[in-house]
Amino acid sequence: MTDKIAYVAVENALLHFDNAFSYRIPEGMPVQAGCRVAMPFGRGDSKRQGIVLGLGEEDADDLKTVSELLDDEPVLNDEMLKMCSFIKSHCFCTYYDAVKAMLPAGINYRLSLEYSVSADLGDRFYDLSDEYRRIVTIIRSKNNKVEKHHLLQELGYADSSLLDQMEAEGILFKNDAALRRIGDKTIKMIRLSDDAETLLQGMKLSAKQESVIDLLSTVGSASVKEVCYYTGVTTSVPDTLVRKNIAVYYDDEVFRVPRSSVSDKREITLTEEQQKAYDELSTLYHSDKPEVSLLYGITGSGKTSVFFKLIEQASNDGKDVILMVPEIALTPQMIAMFRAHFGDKVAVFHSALSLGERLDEYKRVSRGIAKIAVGTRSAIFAPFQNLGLIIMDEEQEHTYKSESKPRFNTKELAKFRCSYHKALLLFSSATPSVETYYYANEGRYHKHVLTRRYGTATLPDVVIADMNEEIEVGNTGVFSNILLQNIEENLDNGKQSILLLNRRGYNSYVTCNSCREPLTCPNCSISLTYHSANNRMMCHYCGYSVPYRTECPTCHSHSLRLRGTGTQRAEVEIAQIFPQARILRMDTDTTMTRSSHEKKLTAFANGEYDILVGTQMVAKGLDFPNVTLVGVLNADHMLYLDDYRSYENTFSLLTQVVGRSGRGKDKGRAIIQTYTPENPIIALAARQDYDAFYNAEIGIRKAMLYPPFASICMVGFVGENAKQTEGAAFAFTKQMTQLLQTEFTDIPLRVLGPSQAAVFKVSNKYRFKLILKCRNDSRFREMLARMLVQFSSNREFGNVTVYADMDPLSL
Ligand SMILES: Nc1ncnc2c1ncn2[C@@H]1O[C@H](COP(=O)(O)OP(=O)(O)OP(=O)(O)O)[C@@H](O)[C@H]1O
Ligand SMILES: [Zn+2]
Repeated sequence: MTDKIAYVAVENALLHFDNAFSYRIPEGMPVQAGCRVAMPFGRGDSKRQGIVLGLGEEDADDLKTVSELLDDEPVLNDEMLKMCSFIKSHCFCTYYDAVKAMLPAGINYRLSLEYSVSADLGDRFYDLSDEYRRIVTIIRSKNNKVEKHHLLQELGYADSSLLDQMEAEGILFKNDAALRRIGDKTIKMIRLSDDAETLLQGMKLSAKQESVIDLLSTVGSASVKEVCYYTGVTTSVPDTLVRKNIAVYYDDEVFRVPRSSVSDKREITLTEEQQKAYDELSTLYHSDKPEVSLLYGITGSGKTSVFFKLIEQASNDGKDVILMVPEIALTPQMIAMFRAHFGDKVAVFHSALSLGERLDEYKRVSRGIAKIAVGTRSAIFAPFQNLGLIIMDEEQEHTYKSESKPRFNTKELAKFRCSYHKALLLFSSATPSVETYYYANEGRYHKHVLTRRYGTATLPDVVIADMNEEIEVGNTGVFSNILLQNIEENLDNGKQSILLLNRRGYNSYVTCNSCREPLTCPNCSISLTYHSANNRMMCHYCGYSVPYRTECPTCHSHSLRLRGTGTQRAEVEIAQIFPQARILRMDTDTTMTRSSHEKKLTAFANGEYDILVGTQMVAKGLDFPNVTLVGVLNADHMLYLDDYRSYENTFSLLTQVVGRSGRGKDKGRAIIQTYTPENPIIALAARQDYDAFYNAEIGIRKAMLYPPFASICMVGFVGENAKQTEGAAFAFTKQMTQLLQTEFTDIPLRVLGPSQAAVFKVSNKYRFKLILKCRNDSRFREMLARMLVQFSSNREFGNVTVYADMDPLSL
């Protein structure tokens, strides 16, 4: 006899047992592919959640049975299920890792749905049927809150249809309790409770608790992250205060994406050049083949206008659109424009949304109310059915690559979705990644070019300031004389300036003048940075911090000295030189609360500040017509990293930041300060000559066998014991070599390492890496997946985590 079978992937699987497991479906249970189910798993038959990958029929005599159907409708459709397998095979993760990335976090915790009795049931209770009264009584006897799974068990029900019926009749309430409990990405705020003063009388407090209470009494409220930053405590201290009712947690005001009230409803008339690009793209969009295009246009050429028109077109055709941006907080202007034109058809996805909001936006998309998804990485999973167009703005940005499990590359997923829907994929940039530009030149992608700035604007004039010459004339400060002159001129003329310094904190490092040792983090092999805002020395990797002192921990002489410059120091120094200037600093230390980016950028746009100092977050995408000066305080910082992409990243950053200048009617200038003015990358960026940069770079890539001529795969090994971790790395390499010499002799591969990772120790864990220059095809992935599965079941290295990262951000 044959039975109905569900092929199920389980939650919390390890790589070596992550398969589609067969389960019998009980008679009458309406299980569909893409639904989640609960079922017994493993030797102990503990209950697990799983997702149904597919259905079938076979003899089910020795199969276990699905115990509960968790979704009435599939949460993943056919395309998403296919994408799930795609992610598993391309990112070397489990099915559920992929499922979790695809679904909004809120949806993932439906298992702990709670039921309670409606407060205004009142006398209606006596009119209920016996069974209804029994249910109400049980729930009331348990504090009026019972988890769904327990309730069903107690009642002896197979599914929740009766409970849902009662909910529909207003007798019961269904509560996503877990939704609120999880709150991972929401910004947790803290303030003193109303009873704090009374409670604190006579209470003994630790020094750490006292410093937190001091801070809160002064500032009223702060994000927990800020509290930890300023007082140097871990989150356990605020936790304790909250437990003692001295303080309370609450969620920060919801990040509000500007609504249609913003009057940015300009009509756009494309220029001739923009129109040509648009026409070409429109033709591709209308073909019913999947296509990939690159819109390559200099900074300020109006790429946004071109793709705005395309989106308008798709929207008129009733097609769905995904517009990906590298960072949502830096694009308030663009989102305002989309809201103004498309109203509620726009859904916004980004990590600062609360879980509830994310779920709402997800539902608006899956129900077909929203047709345009704008957002960061997670927007690629917007559950559209009729996708016509995906756009990736600033396609070279690193934020499109996920750095945690699953380590997917949004570009690959965008290609997957566009080929599924026969849609157009459009990459847009003034400084495309070398790979993308190569494919566009080779004809693998289409290419559309904008060569001029919009209106009368032209590219800014760029001056390279040689900081060695400054030292020769006795200027040892952060600012060259020419930059100071230009800032002063801008202040006099009421023009705005942007200063880029790619290092946050006050200084870049602390060393001892006596023994010459730099001060490093005890948990990480990285030097500490002094922060003036909290007078502490901090680790930017693990968050460790100590109060600033002058005594060297190695030789105990009082000779610690601060060296180098970070954004905090630049802000202080510029304020000393120009006391009248209104200065805004933006880096991850100043913008920890959710809405602050947006508020600050709006204030800057409104002319409330003269100078914006910041890290790379001020370098890209911003469009302020009154900015006529850009200063790069130290261009050398990124150039000499040991990474094949450091030239590309430096060129891109410099060209982009220079491109913020002179976008309005006044001519712009930019000054790049460097100690190595002879470096060709700096000269090329000064000329904003992407093509020349590309021609030089592609030669190097070819000679060195780097992307696009090979793919890079990094196998990472992380463990608490350095020796054991190293052992695992070597054992892995040895086993892989054997596999390559026997079964996979056809694979072209170059193996580098294993060796220590660039930052060897992070949070007390040691890291090794193995670099594979490979061809990323199914054969290679089969080999690597086999290795990872084999290793995941290897007890000897049970304490070492092994993972593979395709196209890693840095080596
Ligand atoms: N056709 C148009 N009509 C009206 N304004 C336009 C048009 N094209 C561009 N602009 C304006 O020109 C400015 C620059 O355009 P936009 O920000 O789209 O450039 P971009 O190509 O995205 O530049 P970047 O790569 O530097 O971010 C904006 O203020 C934009 O509103
Ligand atoms: Zn650290």
